[in-house]
Amino acid sequence: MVVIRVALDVPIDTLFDYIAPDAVLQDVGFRVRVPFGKRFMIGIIMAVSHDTQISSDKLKQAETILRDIALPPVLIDLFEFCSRYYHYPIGMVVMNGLPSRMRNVRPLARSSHKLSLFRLTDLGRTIAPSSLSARYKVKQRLLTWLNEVGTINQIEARKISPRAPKILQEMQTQGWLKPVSGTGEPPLEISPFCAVPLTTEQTIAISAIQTEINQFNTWLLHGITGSGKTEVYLQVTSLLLARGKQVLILVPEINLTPQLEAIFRSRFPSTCLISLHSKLTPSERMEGWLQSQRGEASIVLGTRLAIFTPLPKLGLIIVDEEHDQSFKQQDGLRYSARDVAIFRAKQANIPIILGSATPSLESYHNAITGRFRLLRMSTRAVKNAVLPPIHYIDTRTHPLTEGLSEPLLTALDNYLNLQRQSMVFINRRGYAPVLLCKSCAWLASCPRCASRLVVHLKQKALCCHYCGHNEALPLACPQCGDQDLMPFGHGTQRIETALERFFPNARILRVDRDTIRRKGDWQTILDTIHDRKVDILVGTQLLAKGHNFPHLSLVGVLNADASLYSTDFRAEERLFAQLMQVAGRTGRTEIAGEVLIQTEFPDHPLYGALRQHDYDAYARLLLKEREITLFPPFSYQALLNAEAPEMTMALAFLNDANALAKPMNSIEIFDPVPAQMTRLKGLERAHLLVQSPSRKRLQFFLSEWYTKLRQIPNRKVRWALDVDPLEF
Ligand SMILES: Nc1ncnc2c1ncn2[C@@H]1O[C@H](COP(=O)(O)OP(=O)(O)OP(=O)(O)O)[C@@H](O)[C@H]1O
Ligand SMILES: [Zn+2]
Repeated sequence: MVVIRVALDVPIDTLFDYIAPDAVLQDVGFRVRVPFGKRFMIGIIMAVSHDTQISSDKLKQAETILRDIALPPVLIDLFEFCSRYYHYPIGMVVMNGLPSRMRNVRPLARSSHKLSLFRLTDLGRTIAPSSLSARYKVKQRLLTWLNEVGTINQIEARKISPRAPKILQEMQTQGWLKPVSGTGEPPLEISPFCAVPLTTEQTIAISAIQTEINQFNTWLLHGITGSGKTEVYLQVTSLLLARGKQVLILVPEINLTPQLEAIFRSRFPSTCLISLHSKLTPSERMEGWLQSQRGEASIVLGTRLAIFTPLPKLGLIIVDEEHDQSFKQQDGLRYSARDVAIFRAKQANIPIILGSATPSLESYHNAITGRFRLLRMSTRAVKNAVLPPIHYIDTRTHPLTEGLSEPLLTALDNYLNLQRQSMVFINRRGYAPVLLCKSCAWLASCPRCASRLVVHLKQKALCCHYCGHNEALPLACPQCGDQDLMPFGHGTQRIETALERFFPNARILRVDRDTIRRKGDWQTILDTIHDRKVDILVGTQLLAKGHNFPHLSLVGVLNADASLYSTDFRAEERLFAQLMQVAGRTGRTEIAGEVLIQTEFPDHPLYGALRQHDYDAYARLLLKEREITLFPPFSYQALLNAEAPEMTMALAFLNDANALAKPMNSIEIFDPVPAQMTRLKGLERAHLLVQSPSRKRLQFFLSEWYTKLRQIPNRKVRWALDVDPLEF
């Protein structure tokens, strides 16, 4: 009897056995349609075997094996690793790591056709888009795209207009376009063309990686902001493209993809590049996945989910802004795409580059202890560009008007007169974080979460930033009826309003999650900034990461102190990184920049190190503290999270879990405690922390414990393990 073992998207940590008389060993990795309960499901064949533990009367027969596309064995290994390491059901790991279309029972007919990539012929290049009559708008836009980007495929064309793919064919008949083959032979333009000579530091970094290009190494590229890390990525990428390899590039935020995509596209115009992120439609994602799986896509750029893309010719992984928390998924499979990327590079025996101006303490520690290879770039790439001086405005002596101090307002005014760009950074969107009744001290709070509702004045609404709860702004206090309700504290909207009052002639642009809701918003904002159509930017951390704003001269920082005395042991690390990053947005060209930070604690060591731009000194200081307190990277942690309608239930579950834990050498188990965010979406939350100086010991402990946890009777408690947690 032939039995297949199938991964299914169900929250049970096992594979499911089915009889499949026609199955052969080569079917591993194929999709299969099987009965499950009263319905049919699509799963992946993980093994083919001749025996089973299931009694024959319970064993069902698989319906059809879909031998259209197979998961390669390395991808299956990767999924198995994730299931083991993060202690998460294998079927859910596999099925959620795949494009949703593959989970669909419908056949994949439409998506499996091949994408063609087009470029201009010599004739096509002679045609100016403006020379076409206005009737040919789509054609004009296609020509403009091709002139700027070099190549286009049908998916990209469809974004320009639904008619565009057809018009591409027309242009091909006219002799303006020719198809570029995406497979096989390496692309034509792989020469690492760079308009400017490389800096010495770039050259050193590139040649270090080049000498070991065919083997696994984790390179930590620690280059200050503006040191030209992107150029290093480009040069190393070109080395691998020349060898016919695929390159995977991970970025933390979907908003960072367009900028990087444009840079890579213009450097490698005839190379097939795809970007993968959560905003794609299911069929776009499927297309990209298939192009990668067939080896046609040479460069794959994406957010964390892209780490599960099949890449048969993978030669290099790049993780840009490796310190960023967004690489860690906070629900479902709680994986760190950066850590999984390192596993994947090791598995494929290829180099991986982790790039950052402010590496995570974990990576930094690995680099100084020799586990990672450290590459440093400590000067800015652009000639005469220097890191900006950082000054502090002591808010104890400089009172604030609407959150803004006199010296900051003066500086904004000066730069406005010089026609230079400024940015005011405040990491809180909305108008005000608190709505307070002056007479009875009532505070607007979320009915479902342990959080305050944020005032959004423009929408006349109160919003919870945790669960999305939304209600109308009350006209009077719901508790005492008094009409004197006061918004307390500052968010981006309020600062924007204040700046509009102070500088009525300035062009002010607010950038936060509320202003980039629609597709295309982000690109418009970037264009506005680059075209110098804005004088003062007001924004959150969205503006702080990874962007190159050549015209930005002044950065003002508000409200930074809030994280200085947080209970989260990573708060200082994050604040330091964030401020270094935001400061790093200025002075990126010959035009000097300047940073002004409003604070009540100008003498705090964090601010001292920041003024010196001394990442190393501060990182070492923080590492010393971590060593004394035995926090990561000097220990490894796992968090058992529990959520229930009542706190007592969550704690009771955790106490049971604690009782089931077998005491083990060098495993420390802490008492269950309520989570920092004690209530979320109507559920009370608590957790229990397990810690060990050895990752191996911790994993050993977790494997045993996890099996027992699954046997605790379910009492309305939802629980999950979070290995290497970042949120508490
Ligand atoms: N060799 C070079 N000579 C002159 N300019 C360069 C060179 N290499 C890169 N640049 C320019 O330096 C600027 C900063 O480079 P890049 O954006 O790669 O910085 P980065 O290291 O990624 O910084 P961040 O961490 O802030 O994102 C860019 O405008 C880039 O074009
Ligand atoms: Zn809420």
